Amino acid sequence: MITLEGLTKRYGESTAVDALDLTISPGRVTGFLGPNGAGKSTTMRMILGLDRPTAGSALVDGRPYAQWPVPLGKVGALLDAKALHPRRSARNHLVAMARSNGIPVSRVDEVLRLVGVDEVGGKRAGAFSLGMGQRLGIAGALLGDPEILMFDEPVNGLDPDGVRWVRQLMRSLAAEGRTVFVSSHLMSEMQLTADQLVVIGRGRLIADAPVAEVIAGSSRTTVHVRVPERAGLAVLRERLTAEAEQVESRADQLVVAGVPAERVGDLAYELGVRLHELTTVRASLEEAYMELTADSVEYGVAADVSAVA
Ligand SMILES: Nc1ncnc2c1ncn2[C@@H]1O[C@H](COP(=O)(O)OP(=O)(O)OP(=O)(O)O)[C@@H](O)[C@H]1O
Repeated sequence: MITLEGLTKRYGESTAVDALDLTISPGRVTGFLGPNGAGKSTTMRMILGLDRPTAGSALVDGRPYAQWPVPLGKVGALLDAKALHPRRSARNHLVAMARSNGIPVSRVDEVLRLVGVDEVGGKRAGAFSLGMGQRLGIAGALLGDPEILMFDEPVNGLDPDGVRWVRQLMRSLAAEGRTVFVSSHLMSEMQLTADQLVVIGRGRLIADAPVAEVIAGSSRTTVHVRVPERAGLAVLRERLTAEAEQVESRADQLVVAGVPAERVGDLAYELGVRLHELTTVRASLEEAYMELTADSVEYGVAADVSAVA
């Protein structure tokens, strides 16, 4: 478990991470989302003791990471896939990591096989492609068989097969009861991989909820209801307008925002209105995320490309 209490990091005048209170629990994949510059990497670096908090604390199972006798056996992390000695072979890079943590060298070949780079283990790590480098980084994170795993943008540069492999790996690590904390900008991928989502913007917590709850909270989730009789449509529309955020008519259909399908069905029943369709059309995680972070995007771009010309 990772516990953040009032975690804050300031760089001069600017606040990168702003009083974060958060618990990241075992047995599930927690996605860590936020616009560029939101403070995700800084938070992960503070958890690993690579950056010192200005205020507050980041604890790993109740202690600062550095106080664990075998750090790689507690937390395995991939923060920057390029952070390795470019002339060292992939295997030697892992052997050096293993030795510094008292991990048997036999484990190196095991993790190289696990991530699918065993055949090129003798190659210079600096000559690895972006995707192979990511796999090697993941191998490093798995080396100490840790209870907690943190990945900063792990699918960056991976081909579709690799992306799927990372998804399955994370799901299986969480199913084994481990804590998996992963940052990503790929919403469709996070929708498939994560159980829980933590969203931050400008260093502050915006949401900490199960994926389904984040999506359900979006105003883009609507209920489509098809009514064959005109009179029935009008009656239902009037009743729904009183409690919905929005009701839109489209021929024999109403599109309702802010009222769940169960409630729409109950109202239709009470009013004696016959229905031919009652469907919830869920927002995508991307839509929900865009809505949540609309006020926190620091590095926005012109929506109209022609405005740049
Ligand atoms: N060493 C540093 N010195 C000064 N400012 C820094 C430093 N490291 C990060 N920052 C600033 O802190 C803020 C948070 O950066 P951080 O890299 O943690 O964001 P992020 O959410 O990981 O972004 P991205 O999605 O772009 O990777 C940014 O405004 C960044 O410019």
